[in-house]
Amino acid sequence: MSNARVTLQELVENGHLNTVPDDFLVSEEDRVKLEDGSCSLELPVIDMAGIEGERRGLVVQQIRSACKEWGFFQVKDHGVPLSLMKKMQQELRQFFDLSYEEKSKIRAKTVGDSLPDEGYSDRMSHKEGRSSNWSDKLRLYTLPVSGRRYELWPTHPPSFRETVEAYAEETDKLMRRILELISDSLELETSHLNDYFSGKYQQVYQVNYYPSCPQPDVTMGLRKHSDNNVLTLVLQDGNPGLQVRKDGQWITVKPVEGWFVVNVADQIELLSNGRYRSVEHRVFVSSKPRISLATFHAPTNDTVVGPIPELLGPKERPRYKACLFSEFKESFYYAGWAKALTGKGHLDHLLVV
Ligand SMILES: O=C(O)CCC(=O)C(=O)O
Ligand SMILES: [Fe+2]
Repeated sequence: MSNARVTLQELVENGHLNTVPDDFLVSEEDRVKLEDGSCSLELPVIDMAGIEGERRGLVVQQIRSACKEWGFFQVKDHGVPLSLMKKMQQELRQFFDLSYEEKSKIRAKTVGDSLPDEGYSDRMSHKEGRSSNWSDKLRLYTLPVSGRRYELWPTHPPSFRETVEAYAEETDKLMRRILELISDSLELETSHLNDYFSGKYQQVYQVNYYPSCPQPDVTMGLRKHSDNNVLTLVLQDGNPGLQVRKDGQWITVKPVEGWFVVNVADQIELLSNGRYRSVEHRVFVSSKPRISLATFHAPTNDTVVGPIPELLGPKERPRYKACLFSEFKESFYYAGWAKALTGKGHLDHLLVV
């Protein structure tokens, strides 16, 4: 689309898109069907209250089964204050309600063929043969603090920066606690996974804005994919959209105020030698706009990622080759995300056959 210099939200709100343009169409088999999400299965819910005490054993068991069976779960009583979660959501709504001109002050620049990495941008293809997702995004590098580019952070509402800083700190603590539980569930030392990453993570804060859609059944907010990082924490608004693949069926994740969705991402699959799988998920759209905030907890680029030696032995050979996280990301983007999300194809070349 040559007029793709404005975001999708702007095109929709100005009445320029009454049908879904070709770039956004998904194949028949990737469309949301009525029966998807109608199944009564629900994601496991893990109550994190009291995990330093008597409940730990039970919670570790629940985490093990959630990671094995689903690769996804929801957490409640996780320690991040509800007031902060609500403030974050409210300020994000305020940001997306600003005029296009105001939001564009932090518009990300497209570099060559690549979709922009940081700042406010659309997800429309600027190149022949590539597909678009029915969403815009705001992406910021929030941790480590030294990697922040404040010039790309919204300045409206005025408290936004302070709220993101508090949110980054709280969610980082939560992810580390979840990684301790996952280490326990793999029968490793509690600190094993955090030590593996030398206690250093990159946190990426990604807001997905899914504008109202005139034909929700022919497109996708985000096509099916797995996340390339370690763990992802999703804060949803009240509108459903996220679907998780479970035994070949697509299950819709019910939004519940105060809960987070946690998903096991590719690095846990690699490190656990495939015991835990990073699971495909996707997002459908509707006539109502939706906002989600995905916080990605990722290794630093120079981390070698591959099966943890302590999990291997004469009976268990490595199923994946090790590589640098920076190389992993390159193949991830090469395999698909930037063109059209294509599920998990990017992991295939690391498989030891
Ligand atoms: O919008 C959502 O609920 C999920 C977003 C997601 O999968 C992602 O940002 O990778
Ligand atoms: Fe995702």
